[in-house]
Amino acid sequence: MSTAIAYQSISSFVSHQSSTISQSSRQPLLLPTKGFKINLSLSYYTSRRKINFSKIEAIASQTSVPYNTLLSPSKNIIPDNSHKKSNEAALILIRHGESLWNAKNLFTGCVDVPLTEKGVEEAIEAGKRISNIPIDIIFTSSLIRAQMTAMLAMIQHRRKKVPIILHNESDQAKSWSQVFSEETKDQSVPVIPAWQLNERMYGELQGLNKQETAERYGKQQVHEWRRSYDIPPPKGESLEMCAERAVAYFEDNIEPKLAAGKNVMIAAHGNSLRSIIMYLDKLTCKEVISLELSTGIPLLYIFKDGKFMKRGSPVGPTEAGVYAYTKRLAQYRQKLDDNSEVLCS
Ligand SMILES: O=C(O)[C@@H](CO)OP(=O)(O)O
Repeated sequence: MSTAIAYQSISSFVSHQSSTISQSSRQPLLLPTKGFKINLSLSYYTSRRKINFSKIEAIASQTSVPYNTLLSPSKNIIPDNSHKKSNEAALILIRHGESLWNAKNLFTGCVDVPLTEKGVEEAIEAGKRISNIPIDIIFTSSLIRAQMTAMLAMIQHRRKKVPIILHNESDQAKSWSQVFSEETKDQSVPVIPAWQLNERMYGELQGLNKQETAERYGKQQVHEWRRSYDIPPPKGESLEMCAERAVAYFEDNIEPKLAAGKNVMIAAHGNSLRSIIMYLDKLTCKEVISLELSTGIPLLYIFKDGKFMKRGSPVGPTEAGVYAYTKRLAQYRQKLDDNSEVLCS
């Protein structure tokens, strides 16, 4: 998928949900792939990975995204171009903090609901946990609960760079949001919203209470709708269908950044992240059923030599284990410590 196509449906910061859903449902990628069944899923992912890694370089050199022109490499105390020679990068995944509909136990899907006060606190706490880990680019869904989470988390980061949302709007709107100071650009982190990272579309369950739905249709049925791999809820997306867009977006737009040494944070949703984790960890359709993600808990992966290494969830910014993962993370943190007065002022 080209960058242009990937971005074609990105709506504005507060997106109009109805348009997000109709755009999603128009995408051919959302249609279930014939023959992509339970017993084939692993080879599907394996083959996607093979294809993908062989084309990473090509994609990386072809991909031209707005932030490359908007935000130039840093010339700061911690040079962001230090990663250029490295074949290693950090990948942080965060499910958004608690939303108002999580709190009410309602099926949310693609409905654009903001965070609760608890969700805001969870996002801040998540930010503290990853505050010593480098972040060069942020990808979020187009939904405000993920974007709020990314922003609140970034405010805690010790590097104190400013996250800037890059809207995919008209050329005029783009030109109106240009930044004219190189120094300011250097102190910014691009934030790319992508509808492909949205929560799975929950169809006719959206807005219904989960408990009441289980009482009406039976626990087993509702569990299948919520956690099975290929059974969609009524008029909604199965995890398989969600993976078709989320994993494709990850492969086409995020992996090339990691391969180029950029440290990436993704703020998204329970199911779009489950599908991406299924891909990263090569989980089978059975294994993914029991994969549950808590709100506001960051997960760290190291991308090295074309492989993803799961590093769990940093429990705190000073957790020694996190910085033992790789020499580069330890060095980054050391630089933050050395420059803390300058960076944190
Ligand atoms: O309602 C939803 O959109 C999701 C995430 O909150 O629910 P589930 O736990 O069923 O994946």
